Amino acid sequence: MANIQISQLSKSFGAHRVFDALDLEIPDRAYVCLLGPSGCGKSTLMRIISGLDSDHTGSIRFDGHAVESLSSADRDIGMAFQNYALYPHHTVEGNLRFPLLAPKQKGRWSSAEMTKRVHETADLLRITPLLHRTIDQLSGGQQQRVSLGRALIRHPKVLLLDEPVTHLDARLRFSMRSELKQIHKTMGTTTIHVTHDQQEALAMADVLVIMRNGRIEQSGPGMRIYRDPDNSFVAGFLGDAMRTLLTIELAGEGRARLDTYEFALPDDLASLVAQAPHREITLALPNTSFSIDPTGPLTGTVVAHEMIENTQRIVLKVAGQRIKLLSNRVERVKNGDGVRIRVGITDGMIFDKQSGQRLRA
Ligand SMILES: Nc1ncnc2c1ncn2[C@@H]1O[C@H](COP(=O)(O)OP(=O)(O)OP(=O)(O)O)[C@@H](O)[C@H]1O
Repeated sequence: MANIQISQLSKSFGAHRVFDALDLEIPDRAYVCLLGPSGCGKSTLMRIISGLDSDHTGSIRFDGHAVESLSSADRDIGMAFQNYALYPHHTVEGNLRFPLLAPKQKGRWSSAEMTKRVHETADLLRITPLLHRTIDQLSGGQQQRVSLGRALIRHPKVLLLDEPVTHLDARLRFSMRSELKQIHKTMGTTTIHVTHDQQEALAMADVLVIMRNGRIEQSGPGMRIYRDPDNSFVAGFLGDAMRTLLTIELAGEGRARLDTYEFALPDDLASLVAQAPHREITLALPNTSFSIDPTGPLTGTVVAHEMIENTQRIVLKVAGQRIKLLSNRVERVKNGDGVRIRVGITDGMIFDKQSGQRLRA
């Protein structure tokens, strides 16, 4: 197992700079999720760690040893990327055995040891009954497990998983996630898992790394980041389903304005706005802060609505901004309806609008 240290990493594709002096440390045995919007550099970072990309500057160390001069095969890593890359006409057993037969591995395992590894790995992933089937006779979920088995069979120091469960249906995705966590618990391999799914990252990561435009916006335990985001991007991206971010204007003396509605900020926020560098701030509120009320001070238009179990989710447009209301009470609304909205400002967080930085006590 290994800790991974990335220092001063820079990488460009032509004139497009993806990373500029990026630093990241991944602790030994951690399960790390890289989370960020499309194009932020997640897959490029995985390719660099794996050794598939060598056209960059900076240093990559596994347990303090520089690996830049090592090829992928010599880095002691297992990789499972989203297109599986299995041999479709070979059996599951043949695909699992393949990494043990690589030229660099010659003489490392006897035939009996290889067979033992294949069976241990198949047991771990619960694919033993499939060993003699060819890949093209398997479901997507089974193929994904074989792909994972192939990544694990050499007991690598580091496991790199790029969107490993993205293409599975919801039920399989859920069970594969817990299998992955169980395997990680059993083997303790330092694992880096790329995803753009917030719920998946929160459910799986010991360490969550949130990226945007080739930079790390925040890293640490997922729930801690969720509750205590450093900036408005992280607050919005990680809390998309649960939080609304609104631009409001400060009106002096602890008061603020949203459209025509002027209101007093609660004491905890009022004391913070004194240090706000600009008049515009971003206020983040739980989606449960909003309710439809004929006497409410704000006017909005229903843009979308749905029921999720016993909860109603209504998206409203208010003065060009979106409010995502969550309610246990079922409101009879349809798209395009004009409604009045009440806001309860509790558990709010505020951010400077321009820099996005959190204003803290
Ligand atoms: N081979 C390439 N040539 C040119 N630009 C590339 C190449 N590969 C990636 N890029 C660019 O580098 C940036 C980072 O891409 P990358 O694939 O790492 O993002 P990502 O976060 O993995 O995105 P996604 O979630 O969509 O897979 C993007 O702007 C992308 O367009």
